[in-house]
Order: sequence, then C-alpha cells, then structure tokens
Amino acid sequence: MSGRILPEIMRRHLQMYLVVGSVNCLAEPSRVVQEALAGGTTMIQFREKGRSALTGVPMLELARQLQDLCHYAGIPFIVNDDVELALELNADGVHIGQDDESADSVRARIGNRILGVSAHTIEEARRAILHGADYLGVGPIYPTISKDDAHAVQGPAILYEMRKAGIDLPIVGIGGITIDRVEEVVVAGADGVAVISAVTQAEQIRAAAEGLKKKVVLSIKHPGMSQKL
Ligand SMILES: Cc1ncc(COP(=O)(O)OP(=O)(O)O)c(N)n1
Ligand SMILES: Cc1nc(C(=O)O)sc1CCOP(=O)(O)O
Ligand SMILES: [Mg+2]
Repeated sequence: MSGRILPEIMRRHLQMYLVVGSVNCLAEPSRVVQEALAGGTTMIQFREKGRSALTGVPMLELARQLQDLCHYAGIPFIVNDDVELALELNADGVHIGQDDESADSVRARIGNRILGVSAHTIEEARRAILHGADYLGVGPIYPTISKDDAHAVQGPAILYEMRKAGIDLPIVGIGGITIDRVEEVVVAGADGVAVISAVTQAEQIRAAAEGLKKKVVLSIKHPGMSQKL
C-alpha cells in the first residue's frame, strides 16, 4: 500500500466484516470463507482464538489459505492481535484491542497497513485516533456468544454517543449483530457490521453474508426502508 487507507475506502470495507477462526466454524473454515466471500463480504479478520484454537504450523497454514481467498476476492485480510503473524504473512492489516499492544506501537511496526482498534468509550476512541487507527471496532452492541471476555453490552447508544462527540473515523459495530439488528446499528452511526456467528453458524453462509451486506447498504442509503424487506 502506498499510503494510509482513505476513510471512504475504509468505510466500504467495513460494510460486511467477517471475523473468523476455526473455532467458530460449523463447516470447514476455508469453505465458510469462500461462501462468505461469494455473498459479498467486504473484509475478513483472522481471529484464531479460544480453547481449541489451532497453533503453530496448522494455524499458519489456515491463515495462508484464508489470506489467498481474500486476495483472489480483492478484499483486505486482517489479523487479530498477532502483529508478528501479520508481518510474516504480509497481511493487509491488524486489529487490536485495549488489552493488546498499544496502538501507537503497532502503527510504528505495521507502516501503512490497516490498523483497527477496539474502543468502548469516547476516551478510548479519541486515543486510538491519536495513535493512528484507521477504524474503530465498537461493541459489544448486543449480547454475544462468541467472546467469553466481552465487555458489558453497550447497545447502539454508544455509537450515537461517539458520533455526537465528533468522532468521525470509520466505525464498525460488533457483538451479537444479526440481520434484524443491522439497520439500528447503521442508523446509530456505524459504517458496517462485524460478525462471527451470524455468518459462521448459518446454514446458508452465502445467503447470510449477502443478506447482511444488502441490509447495510440499504440502511446507509435509505434509513427506514430495510424494515420493509
Ligand atoms: C472489528 C473488531 N472489533 C472488536 C474486536 C475485539 O477485539 P479485542 O477487544 O482485542 O478482543 P479479541 O477479539 O482479541 O478477543 C475485534 N476482534 N474485531
Ligand atoms: C470478537 C468480538 N469482539 C467484541 C467486542 O465487543 O469487542 S464482540 C465479539 C464477538 C462477535 O461475535 P458475534 O457476532 O457472534 O456476536
Ligand atoms: Mg485483541
């Protein structure tokens, strides 16, 4: 990448952001990602975390497989937490939280790659922006089954509050987001939705991703209309 990603391009990548690891998938992870990409997923985060998470060579092989799929689909491949892994893979970016390495230090290591930072408060959001974040992950908006150590549920109100406080960096909402909740999340101020279970646990993965993406786009263009779908 020749320079930092432009906010308007970042916003488009955030529309239907799939966060995925082998632990979350009912089907084979590469199949899940293939189907999700076919359904119009706009960015993927590799998050290999949890009790039965892969490590070592199998983890690396899976990461490479998913990265290749993203490459062919022309969408960014982001690594959760592990800056070393992101650099080794030459990934498009990294997502870090408040308990991970500090954002300014990660920015210095990854150059112009995409940097996503989790923020739960306006103060955390402001600090992340100062430290070079390209987007904020804000949640959990609703109760989630996919993260054991999630913070307290914030509701869409946190998105309104951040926008009202003048935070204009691209934001993705995360945590318990289902198709029925998309419009509320977008209307509250998010540029898109980051999901695990709504896609990885779906019987029809492609249709699930497609439905979420369509609803995000419709909610951005015509707030209020998507309820009629
Ligand atoms: C898009 C997005 N938003 C938030 C998170 C959560 O990051 P973090 O708080 O570091 O928790 P872990 O995912 O590392 O358990 C995320 N991964 N992605
Ligand atoms: C990875 C993650 N981070 C969260 C946060 O609040 O920061 S919630 C979450 C899990 C999202 O999974 P699902 O879509 O299945 O609820
Ligand atoms: Mg983290």
